[in-house]
Formats: sequence, C-alpha cells, structure tokens
Amino acid sequence: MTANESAVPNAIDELKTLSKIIHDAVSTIEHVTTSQGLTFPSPYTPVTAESERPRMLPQVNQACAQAISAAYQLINDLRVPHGTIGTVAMQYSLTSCLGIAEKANVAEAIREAGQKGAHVNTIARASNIEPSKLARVLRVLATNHIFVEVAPDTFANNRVSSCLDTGKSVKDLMQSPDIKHAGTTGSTATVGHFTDEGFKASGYLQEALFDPKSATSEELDCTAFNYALNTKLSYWEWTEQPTHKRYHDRFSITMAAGKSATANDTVWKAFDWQSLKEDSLVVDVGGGMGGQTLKLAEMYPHLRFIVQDREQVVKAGTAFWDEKMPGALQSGKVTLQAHDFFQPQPVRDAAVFFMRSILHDWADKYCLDILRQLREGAAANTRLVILDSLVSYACVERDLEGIPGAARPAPPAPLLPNLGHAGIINYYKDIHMLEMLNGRERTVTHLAELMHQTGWKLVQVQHGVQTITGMVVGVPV
Ligand SMILES: C[S@@+](CC[C@H](N)C(=O)[O-])C[C@H]1O[C@@H](n2cnc3c(N)ncnc32)[C@H](O)[C@@H]1O
Repeated sequence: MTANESAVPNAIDELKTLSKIIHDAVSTIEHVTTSQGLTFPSPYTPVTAESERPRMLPQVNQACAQAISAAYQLINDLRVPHGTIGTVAMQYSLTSCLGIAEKANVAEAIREAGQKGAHVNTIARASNIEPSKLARVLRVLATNHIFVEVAPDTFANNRVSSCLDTGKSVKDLMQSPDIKHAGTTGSTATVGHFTDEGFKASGYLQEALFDPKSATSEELDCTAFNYALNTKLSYWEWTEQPTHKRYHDRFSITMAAGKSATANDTVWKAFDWQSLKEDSLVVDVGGGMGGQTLKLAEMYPHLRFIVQDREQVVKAGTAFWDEKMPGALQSGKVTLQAHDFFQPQPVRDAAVFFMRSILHDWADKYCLDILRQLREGAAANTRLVILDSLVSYACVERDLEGIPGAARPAPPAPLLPNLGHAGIINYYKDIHMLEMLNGRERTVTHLAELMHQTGWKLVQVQHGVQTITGMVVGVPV
C-alpha cells in the first residue's frame, strides 16, 4: 500500500473532487472579477499592470492557486506513472529551450514580424541560429503554452512568451547583446540567470551532494556552482571578475526586477509602513541597487532610505536611481552605502532593518551572524522586516499555531496542505539557493528559531499566495 491509499475511497472520486475544485475556483474567479468590473486576462492578453489586477484580488489569487494545485494533481492522477517520472526526468529540456529562446531574441523577432507571427527562418535571423533546430526548440515551448505554433514552423507570441520581449529592436540586440536587459522589467534577465548559470549549476548537484568534500558544506565556494563552472570562487566573487561583468549586470537587473514579483499587496500587509513617522529611516540591508527600496519609496514618500550593499553593487546603483527616481540621491531621500553585513552595522537609528532575498543566500551559521549584527545596531523600537520565499512542509504544520499570520487556511482535500504545484517555484528556488550558494529557503518555524537565537522575536507573518515571497516581522527582545 502506498502512503495515501487508505485516505481516498477510490480513484474516480478523487478525479471528480479535483475537477470540482477547479470548476468551483473558475466560478469564483468569474464572479469576483465580474463584480469588480474586471476581465480575467486571456492567454493572448499582453502582460500589463492592468491585466494583472484581477489576480491581485486575494479571492481570485486564492482560487487560481487552488485550481493550479488541483489541475497538477489531476495530471498526475491521470497520466501513466512512468510517463510522469520520465517527463520530470527530462524537464531540463524545457529549461534549456527557454534559455535558447531568450538568448536568440525570439520574442522580439516575432513582435517585429507582426501579430500573425513569423516563420522560423525569419525568427532565426535574430541570432543567426540554425532555423530547423530553433523550430524544434520553439515547438517544445509551444507545447508547454509558451509561444503558439500558428502554422507549421510559424510561431506567434502569446501572453507568456511576451514576458521574454525586452521591447528592444532585434537590430540593436544583435549589435550590442550586452544591453539586452538594461532598462527592462528584468524578466528576461531572470530567465537568463536561471537558464544559464543556474541551469549549469543544477547539472552538478549530484556531485555536490554525494562528494564527501562538499556533501555537508555550508560554504559559498563549495557548491554545485563550483563544480559546474570549475571555479574556486563563490558565485558573488565569480560575478565580480572583470570578464564576468555581463553576468554581474544581468544578476543585478534580475534582483531589481524581483520587485514586480512581489507586487501583490497582500505580502506588504504584515508591516504598517504608513504608520512610521515622517522621515523615519528604513535600511535596506543587502539591498542590491535598490529595486525593492524604489518600490517602497514610491509607495511611502514620507520615509527616508539607506540602501546598503557591497561596494561594487552600490556604485552601479547611482545610475539606477538617477534613471528611476531622479533627484532622490541628491535630496538625501535615498542614500547608497557600501557596507558588509557581517561587520558592525553603522546605522543605529533605523526604524526598520529590511532584508529581501538575503537570508536565503546563506546557510544558518551565516544568517545568525547577519541577524546578530542587526540586533546590535537596533534601537528598542527598531523593527526587522524580512521578505523571502517561505516554504511550508508538504504536510500539515502544527508548530505554526501561535505565530500570528503563520498558519495558512487548509485547502480542501485532497489538495496538498502547501497547495502543491501552485507554490512550486519556492521549492525550486530553495534548490537553486543550495546549488549556487549553499543557501536555502526557510519555513516560518526555522526563521523564528534563527531570530530567537539572535535576540529577535518573530511577531507577524504574511504569506504570499502564488507569489514567490512572504514577509516576517521581528522585534528586539
Ligand atoms: C539576492 S540579492 C538581493 C538584493 C536585494 N535585497 C533585492 O531583493 O533586490 C543579495 C544581495 O546581497 C548582497 N551581498 C552579498 N554579500 C554581502 C555582504 N557581505 N554585505 C552586504 N551585501 C552583500 C549582494 O551583493 C546582493 O545584492
């Protein structure tokens, strides 16, 4: 007997229940969007802030998550198990094809060809790639609903593939490939990062986990990435090499872009930014160029900000701010500060120490150091706000009871308590962090324990539904 054989009366009942969950979720989506005068985007609606508004409604977001979770479970119930295992075993082809489409400027070439799409011979000219090979790559993607094959070997963009469009001309991209991601929303930079150095690292996770030299390591320079790239440098040091500048720049744009992934307002509700007094100081620790601070500065103009990061990153931030919020640096509203977060914190009057996507880069022993330095720098009323992917166990978590906001409403059976595939990106990110840096995404309980050990108390949690991040708030104890 397998684990759940006794839990479900029979297979057809489970299939019917899952189908009903999907049906009910779609009815909710229809009802809520219509009552708000909104239209749920079709697979061909271009991605804009407006097109995403329906999904930002908590009820719609929740319904989407349940339908995704049920649909994926339904697929696995319906497909022959060997088909599932085989498909998953070869999932790397999909990652590979997505990376090629990004690098080959496919979305841009199709956009320039017009709405009816373009023959692969035309598309292939955007990167001088061999057309018949590109056609096979694009067919894999179209079969996964990324691009549409509108006629044999002729491909058009759809809603998902439009996320690969930088909006730049193919001519410019071919002349200067290194400018591809500059000034974009960053989604192509993100695809580039994951499908290139991320994908290469992933290919060596077996070596990293089975070789006794690296198997139990918590160090940044003893990872799958190190095996893959045959380097002794940590990922951060590697990107700082002059010959790797384009990787460095692409990663910075990826991080600045992540702010749109957290645009779902629910995630911000764990902390009342508005209630902070005029001119209160928010320190974005390891803030990159300041992509997340930019979002905060736009939403809460009464606050002041310091963005701290490594010297090289902070230098690149000047141009970012001059473009995105002219005058912010000159007026003192935003300050860029070179600071190593393992060293004593220079700011002692912060209202908030804010960290997004920082702790997940580091193994526990390093997180404890970072949190200790912040605790040393904290005043009695300083708050610690952490934005990171929050992973849940794939079973019910009783430990969460008692932490405000931590427990999620249980989804209807037989969906997984963590909503399964709806949040799968968090689990992929967890493995990505392991591969690149020996880092990890953490559960709420795990974060609470790290905070407890460093003089912080976790007082509030806000999960993101279907978004990649959640938020936790800590106070000094
Ligand atoms: C995953 S990125 C997150 C950036 C930013 N918080 C965001 O969400 O866009 C991690 C950041 O940590 C920075 N970092 C790494 N080691 C650091 C250190 N010792 N001191 C300060 N920043 C560091 C990196 O330069 C990078 O910008």
